[in-house]
This record gives sequence, structure tokens and C-alpha cells, in this order.
Amino acid sequence: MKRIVLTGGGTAGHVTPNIALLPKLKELNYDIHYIGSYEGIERKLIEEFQIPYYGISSGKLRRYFDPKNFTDPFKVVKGFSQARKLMKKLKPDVVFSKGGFVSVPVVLAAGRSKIPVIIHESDMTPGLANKLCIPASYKVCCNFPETLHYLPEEKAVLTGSPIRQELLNGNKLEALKFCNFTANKPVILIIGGSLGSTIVNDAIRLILPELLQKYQVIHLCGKGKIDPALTGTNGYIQFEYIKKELSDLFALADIVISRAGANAICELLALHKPNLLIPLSANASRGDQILNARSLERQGFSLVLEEEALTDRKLLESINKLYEDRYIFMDAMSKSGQTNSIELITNLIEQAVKESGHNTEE
Ligand SMILES: CC(=O)N[C@H]1[C@@H](OP(=O)(O)OP(=O)(O)OC[C@H]2O[C@@H](n3ccc(=O)[nH]c3=O)[C@H](O)[C@@H]2O)O[C@H](CO)[C@@H](O)[C@@H]1O
Repeated sequence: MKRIVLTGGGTAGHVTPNIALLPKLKELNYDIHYIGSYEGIERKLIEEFQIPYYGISSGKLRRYFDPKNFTDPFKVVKGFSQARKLMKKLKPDVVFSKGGFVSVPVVLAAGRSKIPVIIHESDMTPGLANKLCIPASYKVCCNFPETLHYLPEEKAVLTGSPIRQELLNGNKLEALKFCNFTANKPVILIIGGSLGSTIVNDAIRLILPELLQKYQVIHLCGKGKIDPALTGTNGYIQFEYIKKELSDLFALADIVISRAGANAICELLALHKPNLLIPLSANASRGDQILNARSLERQGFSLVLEEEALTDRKLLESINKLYEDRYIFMDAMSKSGQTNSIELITNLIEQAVKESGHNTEE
């Protein structure tokens, strides 16, 4: 049986694409193992799939000053030695990494053991973790054509991002029951990224009374970010994080307000959901969400409101405009060509296993 190790974590955006690959990998008869951090979101998300999970020590590699910069290198070194041991023990035929800091020691350890590694970069420009991993990789998958310019030509492959296929089969009625909403009022779904966004949450809660006159609101607000004062408000429901019901919530949503994380926007596009994107500002990141959002805006798929321009009036206006023009956005998205990312990536995985001649047909 062919054996694959998946890795990636830190935020859900580095885990959900791995989850999207699971059904196809199972169909191809892979023995699947996962390496993540001890306590990261990946542990919780992978738990329900009955895949052996190995926690390793993980530290963040920062380019800015933080007291943790003095302790994290030790964690990274420990993580590398744990990953080396796991590679020797598991002897996988191939490793697939969705990125995030925990993936770095895993990829480097696999490289040392001459195990082929395929990495995936979802953002427009490679993040620091993936940059460190590129030399040890066999192929680098990417989501945007623009990213090809930042990658070594012989390794880069434009695959798009794998999307959990169950998201396409949501049930609106189930979601109505789940949220206790009426069918007579439009629904807005708000996703502040996988960890939630305080800025988006505050902005929405400020205009909530006005929003609720016209819409019902499902708010995915992030861990620890529920506002207890709003619990029980008619037409408003908050969740920290939603797993299997997300497909139903998407089916119910007339419009979506979202951060511009790479996976979230791919899902919105695949589902043809009219969306308003509020990208994470360049002060808090390397600015990739702004590039993601502007790329979708240019193609006529999204409305964009940058944090710097975010006021309560502007937000309300943009939401109403999005709702009025929703069919225009849906039409544009329905004409966008979608790649079958799962197929492309699993083909690369199969190719890597074949070329390595590693452990096959045991
Ligand atoms: C703050 C930060 O570092 N953000 C980065 C992070 O975002 P983040 O982790 O938020 O990533 P994405 O928006 O790409 O993905 C979030 C994933 O979580 C899922 N989801 C979200 C909420 C929920 O309740 N349930 C649920 O299942 C979404 O459907 C999606 O599949 O990784 C992305 C991909 O590298 C980057 O583009 C973002 O810039």
C-alpha cells in the first residue's frame, strides 16, 4: 500500500485543502498519516477523519522582534528531530504539505530522507514557511497564475486549490432549521477567516440593528469572539467555527462577507456566492489578502472594502449594493473556468510516488 504523510497547520487555511484531498487519496488506496503541531487547529480538524496524527513541537519563524524569537528556534530544532524520527519510522512514499510553520521541519526532514515532497502555496506570493521548503521540494503547486513568477520554473505547477467537495452539496432547509431562521428574509453569512476577525466582527455588530431590519445574519466570528450580549437576538446567530454544517450555511446564504484568505475566496468562487471581501490589512500581514481581493474584483467576482476605508456607513452601503447586484456577480462567477484541483494534485502525487520507486506495491 502506498503511504502518504500530509502536513500543514496553524490556521484552518493550511488544513482544509488537505481535508479536501482525503476522499480521492482514500480512493487511490493511500495509507494516510498526518503530522501537525501538538495543539494547533489542525489537530482538532483532523481528529474526526480517523487518520493517525503525530504532534510535533512547532515554533513560529518571525521576521519581526518578539520575545518568543529566543525560545522558538529550540522548538523548531526539536520539531526537526521529531520529524526525522517520524520519517524513518513511517517511510512514506510521498509527503504533501499545505504550509504553515509546522510544515517546515516535516518538509526538510523528508528532503533529508530523499522522500519526494509536494508543497502547495495558496497565496499570490510564497509565505516564509513555503520559501524555506521550496529547495527541498519535488513540485510546488500554486493557486494563482501570478505566483508562477516567484517559483522555480522546473518545480512550479498551477493547480488551483483543492476544495472540500461536500461544500457544493449543502442543504438550505437544514441550515434554516439549524439557525432557526425564516425563509422569508435574505441571509448574510459572515466569515472572518478561520480564526475570526475582531475588526470585521466589531464593524458588523455596530450596524447589526440596521442589518436585521432587512436581513438575517449568520456570523462565524472565531474562537473566543462570541458576544454573549447578542446571544438570542432574533435573526442573528454566532458560531466560533463551523465544521460539517458549513455546506448548508453556504447553501442558505444569499450573500457572503469574508476576509480574503486564499481558500475562502476559492470556495466563494466555486459556489458562485456574491461576496464582499474585507482583506487583512498590509500592516498585519504581507498584504496577500489585498492582492487576492483585488484580483477577484478585477474579474468582476467580488466587491472589496479595505480596512482603511471601513466605516459603518460604507459597510452598510456596500452590503446593500452587493445584495442588489447579486445576480450580476453570480453570472460573472458562473462563467469563470474552474480547474479540477484535486485531480491535478493527486496526479502529481502519483507521479512522485512512481518516479521515486520508493516502497511501492508493498
Ligand atoms: C490571518 C492569516 O494568516 N490568514 C491567512 C490564512 O487564512 P485562513 O486560515 O483564514 O484561511 P482561508 O480563508 O484561506 O481558509 C479558511 C478555511 O477555513 C474554513 N472555515 C472557516 C470558518 C469556519 O467557521 N469554518 C470553516 O470551515 C473555510 O471554509 C476555509 O476553507 O491562510 C490563508 C491561506 O494561506 C491566507 O490567504 C490568509 O492570509
